[in-house]
Amino acid sequence: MNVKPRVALIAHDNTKPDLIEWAGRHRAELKKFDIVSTGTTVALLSRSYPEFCLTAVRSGPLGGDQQVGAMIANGQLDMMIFFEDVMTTQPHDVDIKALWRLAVLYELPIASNRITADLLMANLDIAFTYKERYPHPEQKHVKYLRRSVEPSLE
Ligand SMILES: O=C(CO)COP(=O)(O)O
Repeated sequence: MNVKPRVALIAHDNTKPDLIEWAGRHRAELKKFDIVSTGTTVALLSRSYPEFCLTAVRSGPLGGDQQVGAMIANGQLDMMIFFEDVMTTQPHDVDIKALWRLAVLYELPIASNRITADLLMANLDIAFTYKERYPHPEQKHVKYLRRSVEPSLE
């Protein structure tokens, strides 16, 4: 885990009110986190909760989801709360899918709505042990990494 646990807080436009409401209820706890957030979400968070320790990445459609994905692959993220708008087509749908894929692959504690985010916050002792509990993908997928890729000379 990072020195301060690092959580990504992300929301699409229609779900930003949910995230702001949720973050308000967990305000005291979230002050103990390093919060990474995408461009527009981070602006709203800093306006609503100036006491939060916030790091901005780019807006989602401009690469922010991929920046958060890179943090997951680099072991720099401990948890992700991402309220996706499942009623609206997003221009960067592939980036969103890629981010979720890495979060699942790396067994990151993730929540996609308020109730599961509440459950994560109520169980941080469990949420933060995922790196000790489960093998890193490079160990889990060792067969894949050792597959033969020698070109055939035929
Ligand atoms: O699009 C997003 C996540 O996929 C969020 O980006 P913004 O926070 O910039 O709206």
